[in-house]
Amino acid sequence: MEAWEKMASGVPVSVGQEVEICIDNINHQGEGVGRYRGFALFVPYTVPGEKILARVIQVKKNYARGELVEVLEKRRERVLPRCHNFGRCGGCHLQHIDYPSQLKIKRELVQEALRRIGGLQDVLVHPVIGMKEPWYYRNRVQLHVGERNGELVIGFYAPGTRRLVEAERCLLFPPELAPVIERMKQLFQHCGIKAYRHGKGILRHLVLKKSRSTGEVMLVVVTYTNSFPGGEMIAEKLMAEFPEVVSVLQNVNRSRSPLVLGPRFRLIKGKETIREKIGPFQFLISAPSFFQVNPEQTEILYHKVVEYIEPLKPETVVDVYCGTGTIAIFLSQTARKIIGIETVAAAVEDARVNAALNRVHNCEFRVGTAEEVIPELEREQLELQAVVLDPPRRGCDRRVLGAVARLNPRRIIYVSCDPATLARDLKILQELGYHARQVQPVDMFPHTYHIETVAQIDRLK
Ligand SMILES: C[S@@+](CC[C@H](N)C(=O)[O-])C[C@H]1O[C@@H](n2cnc3c(N)ncnc32)[C@H](O)[C@@H]1O
Repeated sequence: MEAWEKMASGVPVSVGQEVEICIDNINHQGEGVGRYRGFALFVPYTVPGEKILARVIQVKKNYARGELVEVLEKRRERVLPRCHNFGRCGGCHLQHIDYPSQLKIKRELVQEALRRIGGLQDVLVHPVIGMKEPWYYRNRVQLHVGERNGELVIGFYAPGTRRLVEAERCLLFPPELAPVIERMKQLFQHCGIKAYRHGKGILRHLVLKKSRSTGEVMLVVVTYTNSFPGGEMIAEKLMAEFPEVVSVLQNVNRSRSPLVLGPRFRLIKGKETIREKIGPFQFLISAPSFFQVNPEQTEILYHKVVEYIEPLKPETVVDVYCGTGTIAIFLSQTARKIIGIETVAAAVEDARVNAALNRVHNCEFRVGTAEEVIPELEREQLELQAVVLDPPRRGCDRRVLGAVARLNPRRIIYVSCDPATLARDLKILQELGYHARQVQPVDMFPHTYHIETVAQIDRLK
């Protein structure tokens, strides 16, 4: 915004200006929110209650963004971030705030979304269930490959850029993966394999998955090209040097979209899957299928789903967006029959294998979108007591919510990783005769602004 436009519109700040503000709260992207002459200013890496000096870096019509210059009055919740890359890599947003305070902030974010977006004032939001040791919790890490001064760089993108920050000492993923990543880099360089850029080179990303319970590791090398010269030799060496690496795949991604994985996978060496244990159940994880990233908290999350459904003593439950069948299998001792719905065919294959692996015989899985399959259930005039919804971040399509309401379950359990889309969908469900009774947030993503929730929603009549 030009200076004259700013004057005309009454915006009281301009780019480069330094202003003193107090931070009132944290927004859904983990930034501190303060006001300068009534005008909202978002400043990352700040703490509610702090007085700070901020430099304005962007001005929009209704708000501005700033960077922290100095903390003028520090709060006791401020701690020294543990990671030397905090603030540079963009993966963590809240490491500068002590963990109990992060949990309080996340609860407030859920309450605020329900009030502001959902118009819901009376929903009970429980305190967030946090982790005892909130580090090294991720079982999946996604890295980008680039080059600097002719050398390969493997890491995360700095916030809002394509500048790579090396990932070797990330405190969120298992430390045992760091030497594997380093060795992959050496082997790629040794084979003359370059990062893909402007039609040259081949390497784009790496995806690593590690099972918490068995220690097994899967490596996925994402390339632009179909060919991956030296791929077999590299996989062989990695598996010989790191016995925990049991699966190496190539994924081809030629698209320009920000999605890391393309549609085609090729097994280079080892197994197609790794094995994970959550609670009493075992699950096979394949490369294309979704699996929750924090296994320790996933167990708590799934037990919550069971706890909310158990009192109904249900005959039939539908698990919509079922992925590899994890929630359905967790419900196998609670309901007589569970029907899972999932759009990714490979995930449904995994779900069937997982059910067999756990000797679970009362789960049926259907491939298709929720939009297509739920109307099928309507036509079958299925009597069911509960529906579980666990959609991606974008939430549920309005048609899905309408069709779920027509199935007329007594209770809907909504598992969400985005309080904003949860709140929007709860509002729609309210219009359809369903009211949210309680929401349990579970911290699956410590030190980031992300938060997972399980909501219990009951039919009003
Ligand atoms: C957040 S994951 C949940 C998976 C599973 N419940 C779990 O806990 O691992 C969402 C899942 O929904 C699937 N999905 C996305 N859009 C869908 C749609 N329109 N219909 C059915 N499934 C969909 C994705 O493939 C993914 O497996």
